[in-house]
Amino acid sequence: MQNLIASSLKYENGTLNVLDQYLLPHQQVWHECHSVETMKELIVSLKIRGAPLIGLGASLLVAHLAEQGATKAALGAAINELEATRPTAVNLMHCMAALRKALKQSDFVTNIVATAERLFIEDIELCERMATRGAELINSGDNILTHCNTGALATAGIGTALGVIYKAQQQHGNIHVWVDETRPLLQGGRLTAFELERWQVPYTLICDNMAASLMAAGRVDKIVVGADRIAANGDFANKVGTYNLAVLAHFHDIPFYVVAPLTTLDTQTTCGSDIAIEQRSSAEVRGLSGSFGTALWAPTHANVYNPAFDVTPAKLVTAWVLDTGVYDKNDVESGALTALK
Ligand SMILES: CSC[C@H]1O[C@H](OP(=O)(O)O)[C@H](O)[C@@H]1O
Repeated sequence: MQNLIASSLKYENGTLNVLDQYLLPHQQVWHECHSVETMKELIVSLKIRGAPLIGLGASLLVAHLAEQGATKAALGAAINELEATRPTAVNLMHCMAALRKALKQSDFVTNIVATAERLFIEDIELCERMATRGAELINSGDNILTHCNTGALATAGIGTALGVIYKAQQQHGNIHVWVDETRPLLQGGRLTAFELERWQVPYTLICDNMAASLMAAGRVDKIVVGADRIAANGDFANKVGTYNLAVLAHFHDIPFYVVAPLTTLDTQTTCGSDIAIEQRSSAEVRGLSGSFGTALWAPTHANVYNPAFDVTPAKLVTAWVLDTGVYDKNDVESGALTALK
């Protein structure tokens, strides 16, 4: 397999490495990964995260195992186990389905490697196309609010929603970003802030509960978020807290854009209520530990509700920005969106 390098995932000279996103921004630790068990742990613990990146990391591992001589049965089992690690993001299922198809070929090793390479390289190109299309929606001087992390750390390219922001900043030079810290795992405060500093994009970090008053004060011009799965009717799942923003945006008449590759559109899922929402551990809400130290704030045995995602109905979305184009509610209702698949 050829060398493939992204911000938080790299395959170089036969070695697969994953940047530990749980330890960012204060520690940059790469984990070597050559087994299904290791990749499963990296995915479940969100050391590797982001809908597109999870699928790419799993794909590179399967291709590596194939080149190492794993049997068809072992590769099939690896695909199944990796696919089951996180149920909401459809990109993982898309990648594993492509590998299953390659596995059926007689020269399955060659096909699996070629598929993993194609998926990785395609993602870089998809990010560029989404960013270019989405940046056309951004005006000079816009204050954009974003949630979670949807940048280069979560993809093989420049990102989905954050890629739009990068491209808009390149074009206008005077974009400002409100960054939702994104409880409980702080993907915004830790990862998006880290990325925007690297790209020298002006930003202000806020707690998630501060977005409403900013909108009421007229200080948010647009909201741009990513997606983990878009249903056939345009409803979509994204990091928990996204629905809050969509409702607030609707109330305050603020444009609300979702940015994702076409592969995130799952026409087999009829509507948002059919999307499986990953439930995560209570410990994440009770307190955190990592490179940022340990802070346990809730009672040890507090009951916790910790869905990783929530669902935003299509009626609250201004436009869906895909690598294939920008689509509005009319496109969704007319079937133009699902006709793309
Ligand atoms: C381009 S990443 C899309 C999506 O993935 C993130 O979830 P997680 O951090 O749990 O992997 C978040 O929902 C992003 O919007």
